[in-house]
Amino acid sequence: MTGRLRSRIPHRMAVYTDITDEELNTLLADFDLGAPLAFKGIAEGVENSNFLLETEAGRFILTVYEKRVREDELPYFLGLTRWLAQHGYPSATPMIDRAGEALKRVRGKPCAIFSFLPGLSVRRPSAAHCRQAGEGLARLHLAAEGFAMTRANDLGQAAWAPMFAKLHGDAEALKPGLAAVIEGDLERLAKAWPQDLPSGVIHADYFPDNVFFNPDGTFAGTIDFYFACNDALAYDIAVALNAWCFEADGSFNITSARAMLAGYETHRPLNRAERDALPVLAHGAAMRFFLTRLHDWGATPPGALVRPKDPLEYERKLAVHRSAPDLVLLGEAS
Ligand SMILES: Nc1ncnc2c1ncn2[C@@H]1O[C@H](COP(=O)(O)OP(=O)(O)O)[C@@H](O)[C@H]1O
Ligand SMILES: N[C@@H](CCOP(=O)(O)O)C(=O)O
Repeated sequence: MTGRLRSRIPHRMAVYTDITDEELNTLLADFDLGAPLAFKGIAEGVENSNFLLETEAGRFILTVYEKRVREDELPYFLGLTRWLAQHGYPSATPMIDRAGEALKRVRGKPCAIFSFLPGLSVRRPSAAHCRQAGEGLARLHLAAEGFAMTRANDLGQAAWAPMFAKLHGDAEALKPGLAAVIEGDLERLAKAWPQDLPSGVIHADYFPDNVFFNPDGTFAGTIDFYFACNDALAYDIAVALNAWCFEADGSFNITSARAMLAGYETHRPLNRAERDALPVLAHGAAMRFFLTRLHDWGATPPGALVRPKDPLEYERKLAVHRSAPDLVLLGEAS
């Protein structure tokens, strides 16, 4: 674990795979990226192991795929990010080796080397950040047009009821009486879920930690496409409204939400049906993240390397959408 290239990896972080200098050199020998100069684990992230890699050719991110990302889906994710880069969208692009391969293996696990995307994510986004993020999301939807591969949304509306069927006990442990409330939401969502909205490639996890900004506050780019799939484009906006526009006290920031929509519509105006569907889409998007968080919360043993994300945060967002659906009928964007 010690080596010329390695910084000390701090305790409690999402780097599950250790890589020796020799393994790194073997991997890099297939690429034209020069010799490694520095290599260290990155603390953020919960799905994969990420390493900051500096070589004679510049800065890169080595991502080693852990068991949560299905290996047979990696060509879709890698193909999509290459497509986006080729169509002018700022995202991390996988490097290809001399044989034209992006998907490689290290220590028996699949991996890929990505271009380093400059910029920083923000923890407490302002309305101005939301506007920029909205622009970035519409640009993503447009840049992905024409990408030929498809992937169904395996965490879409049809998956929620079967998923929750196994989580009643966890819901009750979180908050007594919650299981019946969630069942009520699921029924309501199943009845009201829109079927014919414009669809295409969606990011499906467009959260503040996956969006980078330049120092002047403008949108810099997007990472982490491992939930990307084909679904209603407006559903992606709904995911983002939930993730970006709630305050720490649980209130919905309508100014930020309108700013996000206005940013989005500078590139891709919504049609009437998409706008009208935003309340139900936002309710459903809150359900999706509540369910995966509830699942992870129940499945994570105490003292695990990665602390699960709080399902109660999304239980509160569900309650907001349940009791005030008109909130997300955002009116005309400012
Ligand atoms: N291409 C990239 N350029 C710059 N930083 C990156 C890049 N990819 C990942 N990172 C960094 O690694 C962290 C974790 O990456 P992410 O893909 O979100 O992992 P996970 O899927 O495990 O959550 C990000 O928060 C970011 O700091
Ligand atoms: N955004 C999801 C969790 C996925 O984590 P990421 O680090 O891969 O973006 C949530 O908040 O539940």
